[in-house]
This record gives sequence, C-alpha cells and structure tokens, in this order.
Amino acid sequence: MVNNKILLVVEDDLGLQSQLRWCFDEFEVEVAANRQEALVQIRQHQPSVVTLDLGLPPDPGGTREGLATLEEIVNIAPMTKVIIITGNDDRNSAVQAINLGAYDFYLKPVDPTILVLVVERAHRLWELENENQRLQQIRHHSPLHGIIGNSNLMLQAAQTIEKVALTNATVLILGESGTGKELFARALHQLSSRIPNRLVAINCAAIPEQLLESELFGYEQGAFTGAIKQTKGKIECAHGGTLFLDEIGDLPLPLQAKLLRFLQERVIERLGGREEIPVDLRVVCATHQDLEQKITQGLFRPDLFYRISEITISLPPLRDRGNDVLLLARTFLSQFNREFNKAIRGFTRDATTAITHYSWPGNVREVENRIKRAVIMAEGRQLTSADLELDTASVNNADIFPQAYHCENAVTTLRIARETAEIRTIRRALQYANGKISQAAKLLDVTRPTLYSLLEKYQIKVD
Ligand SMILES: Nc1ncnc2c1ncn2[C@@H]1O[C@H](COP(=O)(O)OP(=O)(O)OP(=O)(O)O)[C@@H](O)[C@H]1O
Repeated sequence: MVNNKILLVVEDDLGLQSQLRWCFDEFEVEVAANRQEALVQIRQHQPSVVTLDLGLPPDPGGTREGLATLEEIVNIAPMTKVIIITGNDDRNSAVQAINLGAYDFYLKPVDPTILVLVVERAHRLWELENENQRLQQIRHHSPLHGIIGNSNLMLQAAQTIEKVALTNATVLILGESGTGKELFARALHQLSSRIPNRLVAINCAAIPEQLLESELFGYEQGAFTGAIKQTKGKIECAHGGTLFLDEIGDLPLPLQAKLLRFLQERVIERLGGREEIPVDLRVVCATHQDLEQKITQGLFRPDLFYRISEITISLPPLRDRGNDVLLLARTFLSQFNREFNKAIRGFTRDATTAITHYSWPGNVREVENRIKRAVIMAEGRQLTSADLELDTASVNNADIFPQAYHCENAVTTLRIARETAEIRTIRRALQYANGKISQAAKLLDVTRPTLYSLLEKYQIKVD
C-alpha cells in the first residue's frame, strides 16, 4: 500500500542530508544524492514532496545539474511538489526554478522548524489536488461505480440503470459477450434498496437442462436419486435480493414455462414438494442472443419475453464506444501495475494506434485480458502493440474499415480511413518493388526518409 506522506530529500551534502532525514517526523523520508538516484526514488516511491538542492554533482558549485533534475522530476511526476533549496546569493536560479515548475524555494541556511512548515503546506496542497483529480475522474470516467466509460451510449445506459434501480421492474440487459452485462446487473443491485440482501447469479447456458431445474427451484429430500437432503434453489436463495439469470436465451422451453409461472405468481415449489413458497426478489436477465428471432423460431416464449423485458438496456459493443477503449486500457494498465507490482508508464504511439484501430470482438473482457497479459510479460517501460499482440497484421486482419463507419467521433473516423488506406498502399508498392525501398518510394512519390518513417509508424516489416 502506498504511504501518502512520502518526502524525498535530494541533497549531496551528507551531513545536511541526515539532518533533514530526522526532522520530518510525520513523513517517510527517502534520500538521494544525485540526479540518477533522485529519479529512481521518484519512480519507486512517488513522493508527494521533494526538497531539491540545486547544487548537485557533477556541478556542486552551480545550478545546472539541479535545474536539469528539476525538469525531469516535473516531467515524470507533475503532481509532486518540488521545493528548491538554494544559497542566499542565488535568488535568480530560484526564480528560474519556479518558472520550470518548482512549487516553492527556500534559501539556506536551513531552519528545520520553518522548512517542516513549508513541506507540510506543500503536502497538504498535493493531497487536495489529488483528491480533486480523483473526484473529477470518477465524475468523468465512471458513470456508475466500477464502470468505466465516457461515451454517450454508455452514459445513457448508466442513466437508465440509475432510474430503474429503485423500482421493482424486471430488467433485460442485451449486448455482445464481454460488454459488461453482469457488471451492469451488479451495479443495478447495488443502487437498489435490495442491497442488504444478495445478488444470486446463475448462467443458464452453463448448466445441463436436468440440473438447471433443481438449481433454480431446489428440491425436497428423496425427490430424485441422490437428493439426500432438502436443498434450496437459487431463486429461494435470492429472497429479498436480486436474481441474475445470465444467458436467458439458452433456458430450455419447459423451464421457460416454470420461470414464467414464478414471475406471474411469485411463488415456487421445490422439486418433489407440494408447498408453495413465496419469494420476493427482483429479476435481471441478460443475453447476447436475439430473443425476438428466437421467438420466431419457436425457441423462446413470447409471454416470457414480455415479462422479462419490462425495461431493456442495450450495451453497445466496444467498437461503437469511441474513445472508451483508451480509457479502459489506461484504467486496466494502472490496475494491473498495482496488482503485479509493475511500473509500466503508458502506451507507445503504435500501441495507442493499434488499440483505437482494432475491432475488439471480445469487447471489454478482451481489453482486460490483453492488458493483463502484456503487463505480466512486457519488459519495456511502455506497452507496445507487440506486447498487446496487436501488431499491424492483426489490426489489419480485424479489418478496421467497418469501425471507421461506426465510430462516434467523425474526426477519428477520417483518420482511421486515411491510415488504413496508407497501410494498404504502402504494402502494395512494396510488393511491386519486390521490397526495394527506393523503388517503392518512387512509386509512392515520397522520399526514402518519408517512407522509412511511415514503415516505422505502421510497423510494416520489409522482407
Ligand atoms: N465498462 C466497464 N468498465 C470496467 N470494466 C468492465 C466494463 N465492462 C466490462 N468490464 C469488465 O469486463 C469483464 C467482462 O464483463 P461482464 O462479465 O460483465 O460481461 P458480459 O457481457 O456479462 O459477458 P458474457 O456475455 O460473456 O457473460 C469483467 O471483468 C468486467 O468487470
């Protein structure tokens, strides 16, 4: 767990370094004697405040090294408050440091009591800014707790959930696999007044028909061979709470009739039992299937369909959610960095391009899995498209053109279309030119350096 009160003292005078180390009781104090050590400590401990002596080796008598260190700190940890410590005769450098992004300066000689106050104030500001940023992120990126998304379609879905949560209406959530149907069902339960009780989930596609009935409705002792004791079903277990029926489209027809009866009368009978047991619960169903088509095929009861779809929420596939994919990718990256104790700092440009171009057939689950695998395996400081196994070839295979038409953001759409056309044209020219760069460049009417930079940009390999 990250300690919030971490101070980094960057000071090459070892006497002063140890004096400073002991005067900040409230802080966990880390020390560094030069630029390199300072940057390692910043990455490792993410301090809220840094005190930085401008006279660092190899320029202990000047300020060049101190100012260069400041620039790097501001670059990699922009929220960190850097307090410059400098000689009384060097006000100009102090002002220059403020221009470069230092939070404050302090003129030597050091009076520990005053410096503690300055550091405390800087830490308090850091805390407020952090909290503010956190709240803004929640407001901007999380329409509901734990649900990441900023696109209009997701905000609409979240608003519907908020509106229906306090009612008892039966909700049907539709969407491709991995779009977050179960996550939304859980959010609905959490916003409802049924939160003191459980959400009980059952996947109708994962359990064989003979077992599904007893799983749902329970059984009395001796109801069938192996029924050695009375057992409650999922419906009874959800009493007072929410029953989540996932893959409802796979519920066999005989069980559809039994479920319909329960939804109409709100009582169940266990298998082998005669007693009618009243159960009070809210039902949420989900499916990736087209239920209306199943109705026309005679595979789904229309009366059950109308019962379960008092409110229908359609979750769009990820390829229709504009920039949500990048938001999700970044969120999963920080989550898995924390989980696996890694410090990968974002995505390379080619990774960002690949993430926006790929069509994500497995939706959010696929983003989560790819980033998890990449964080575990990656060796560099940023994730590349190869780490994500989304190199140019797989992005092309996913055929990025259809996405161009579905994107919410028209500017992105044009960019995707242009880049797709560029990739294809370059590949064709290389084929014609048998992989000879200068000939391909001539065909494309660009210079060789331009073609090289395009090959690098799109990660096109020349055989
Ligand atoms: N908007 C989102 N923000 C954050 N995480 C999400 C989001 N949508 C889905 N997830 C995560 O993606 C994974 C798949 O989501 P979920 O199981 O809810 O999808 P599903 O539509 O129910 O899938 P299936 O139809 O295959 O059961 C889960 O780990 C979930 O937490």
